[in-house]
Amino acid sequence: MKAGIIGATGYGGLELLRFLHNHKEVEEIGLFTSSEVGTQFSDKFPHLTDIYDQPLLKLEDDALAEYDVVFASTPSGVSSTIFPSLVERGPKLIDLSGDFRLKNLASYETWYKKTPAPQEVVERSVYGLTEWNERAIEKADLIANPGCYPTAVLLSILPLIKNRLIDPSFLVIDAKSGISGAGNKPSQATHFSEANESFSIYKINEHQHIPEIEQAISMFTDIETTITFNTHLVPMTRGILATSYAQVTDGVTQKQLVDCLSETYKNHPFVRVIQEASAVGTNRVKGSNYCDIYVKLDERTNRATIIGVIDNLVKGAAGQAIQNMNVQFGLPQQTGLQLVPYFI
Ligand SMILES: NC(=O)C1=CN([C@@H]2O[C@H](COP(=O)(O)OP(=O)(O)OC[C@H]3O[C@@H](n4cnc5c(N)ncnc54)[C@H](OP(=O)(O)O)[C@@H]3O)[C@@H](O)[C@H]2O)C=CC1
Ligand SMILES: CC(=O)N[C@@H](CCC(=O)OP(=O)(O)O)C(=O)O
Repeated sequence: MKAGIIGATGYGGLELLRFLHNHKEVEEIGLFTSSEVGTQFSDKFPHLTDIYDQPLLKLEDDALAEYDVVFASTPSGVSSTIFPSLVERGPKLIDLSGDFRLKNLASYETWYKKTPAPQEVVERSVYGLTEWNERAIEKADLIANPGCYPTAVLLSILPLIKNRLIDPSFLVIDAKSGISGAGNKPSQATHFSEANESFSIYKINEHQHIPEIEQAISMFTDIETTITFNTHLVPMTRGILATSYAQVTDGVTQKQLVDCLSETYKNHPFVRVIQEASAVGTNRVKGSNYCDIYVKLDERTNRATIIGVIDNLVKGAAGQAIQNMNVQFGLPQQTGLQLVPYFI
């Protein structure tokens, strides 16, 4: 299989390369750039010396059309201009940005402040939350890979909403991310001396993942709701820990909450239901495609604390994208993704 990566020089692109390199069905990887055509990849990234000495390729439809699968790991507003002309030309397309996730184009414009992709292309895209949309992903030629925060949040709360164990009308979600979530372009907020030894909140009540989470709750549970969702920057490189708080349906027990999660994911290799709070943490999933989830009922308030933990660059981006590629090509989901977490 031949795989092309648009945005190969970015953090998501580098992570795609790391996993595709170990994928037994992928024999060729094309690395595309918009800004550094001809630069030898290993000159830019010396850790890849003797491994990827090939030159970066120019972004052209005819060149991209030669691949079996093309990933776009580019800022929002880019794949919406590249994928529409490729969608009929053969390669399976997987977008890691938000350009094809929101079915309502006005909503995309409001939250991303960019021009949306053409309606007909957005309509044929399939939301790639693998554990919840496998049948549609199998047939999809264009995947909208979920956002990093939505992946951690949705995998942990969807089973409890769908089974009516929690009240979806008042969901409060508090999420924290490592700095690689912001990509490889430095900004004031990600400057070492300002991010290190600090913990800050950003995009208060304005995060672009709010409509994505609300849309997915509706898509997978048929329940319309609005959420309160906020995001924080943590001085670490990788990882997301998302904590959701919800009122539990009267009479529901801790055992029912845990059983619901365990039953939902019993055949899904990358979601682990964690039993001990002390085992919940970003270093337990770092570098791997796992999403760890944990739930604890507070019997005093009858509220549940529900936690989802991922590596933003893996299950939140490149890993889930390759998991979706595996489903599209009829391969076992774990192919190329069986790396254990770094832990330290
Ligand atoms: N970082 C994360 O944890 C996650 C990121 N995402 C999303 O995935 C996408 C990629 O993220 P990330 O890798 O962090 O971003 P980066 O900023 O690290 O990299 C993006 C890459 O896109 C390329 N690019 C920039 N502008 C253009 C353009 N106009 N045309 C073509 N290519 C362009 C650049 O490469 P070059 O200059 O070589 O073309 C750049 O290296 C984003 O949409 C992000 O929101 C999703 C989930 C998690
Ligand atoms: C830490 C950090 O800045 N994270 C980014 C995640 C961006 C992302 O993955 O969002 P889209 O794919 O929807 O563009 C953010 O919160 O915007």
